Amino acid sequence: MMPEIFHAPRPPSRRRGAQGDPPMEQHKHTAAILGGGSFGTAMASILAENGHRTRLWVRDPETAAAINEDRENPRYLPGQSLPEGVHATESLDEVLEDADLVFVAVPSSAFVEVLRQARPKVAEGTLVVSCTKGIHEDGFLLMSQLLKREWDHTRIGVLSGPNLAREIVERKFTGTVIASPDQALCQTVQKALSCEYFRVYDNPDIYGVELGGALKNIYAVASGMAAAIGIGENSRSFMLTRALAEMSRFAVELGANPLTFLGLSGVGDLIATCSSSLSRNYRMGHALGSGRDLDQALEELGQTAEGLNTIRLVATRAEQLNVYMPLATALYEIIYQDKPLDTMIARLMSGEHKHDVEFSFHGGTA
Ligand SMILES: NC(=O)C1=CN([C@@H]2O[C@H](COP(=O)(O)OP(=O)(O)OC[C@H]3O[C@@H](n4cnc5c(N)ncnc54)[C@H](O)[C@@H]3O)[C@@H](O)[C@H]2O)C=CC1
Ligand SMILES: O=C(CO)COP(=O)(O)O
Repeated sequence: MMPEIFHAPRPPSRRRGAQGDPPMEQHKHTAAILGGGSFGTAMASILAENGHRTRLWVRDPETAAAINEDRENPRYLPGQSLPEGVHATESLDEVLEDADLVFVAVPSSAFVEVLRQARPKVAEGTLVVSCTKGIHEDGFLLMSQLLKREWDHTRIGVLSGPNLAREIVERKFTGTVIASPDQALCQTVQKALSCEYFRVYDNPDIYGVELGGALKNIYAVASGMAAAIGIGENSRSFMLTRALAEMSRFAVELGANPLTFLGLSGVGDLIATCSSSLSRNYRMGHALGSGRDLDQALEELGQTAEGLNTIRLVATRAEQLNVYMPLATALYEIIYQDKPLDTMIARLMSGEHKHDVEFSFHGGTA
């Protein structure tokens, strides 16, 4: 049993069959979570513990039954007991009925399809939060941009940060960011999600926060790969620091604020995802670095690893924009062009000499 100092105590509501008292002061929402994988389940867990009416949309009836009856999501979070208040269903109508707060937590590859399916059931002015950390193939669009296009009748925010799903359901102390230019939305989401183990910061730079979450997946793959080939701590710190430099450089070129990358959704998420085998992107990189091919690695993982697609899209975009991204470029070459693993080291150790730190709000460098 872990010492309680590292996580908040488990409330009575987590014990099977027992009812917990929700915190008294919060406004109670009717929350819908679209996507019953690891992260959707983690969000549902917090919302239900905070006393909100919480419905989780899952695709198959077996998962819904396991969540409702056994209080467990056996495929994505095995062994973790979920609060009584999480109600799972495969009916989109039921999940979205009267919902005033909607979280979208499906992989980026399914995002548009799910938005189109759900659109007629989402009321005007609903607060919608994307939890998805990916980039859409078509037009290099981020999820908030897809939401704006597909659900123009809603108010939009993005949640991103060092938020490994398993640690959230284990109630380990966690910080995150709600990003939106809509300050009232940020405040509402802060109140809805905050609890003794989950602290929510706000940031108006929705684009920067969202890009941080998507881009760090590239470096989590790189970090897993590097661990598999046995790089040392000097090399790992070197790689992560240069990763932060290149992701900020790229994001600033696209219009994000470089300071956002010093926050939880930038450096925070980079550290968490690049150092933990709980990260699916890290595990994917580790499998590739251990000699698996892409298909074998994907099959073994059995869950979403957004980084693979992001590497392809970002390497192509960086080339078009002439942004120097040696790590992303090397990963693209290794994964999609069959170049050897040491391409990553070779790219990092050669090429343009850069300043250690470059910051400019106007010149597009960081
Ligand atoms: N797991 C984590 O620790 C975190 C994940 N995220 C992000 O959340 C997003 C979702 O990731 P996870 O929940 O981890 O993925 P996952 O692989 O654990 O689960 C994906 C879920 O989406 C559902 N899904 C897939 N395609 C669908 C479709 N066409 N229609 C309806 N449902 C569909 C699956 O059935 C599954 O329930 C990703 O973009 C990820 O980067 C963000 C923060 C933390
Ligand atoms: O984004 C995450 C943690 O913040 C989860 O990362 P993975 O998708 O690599 O598991």
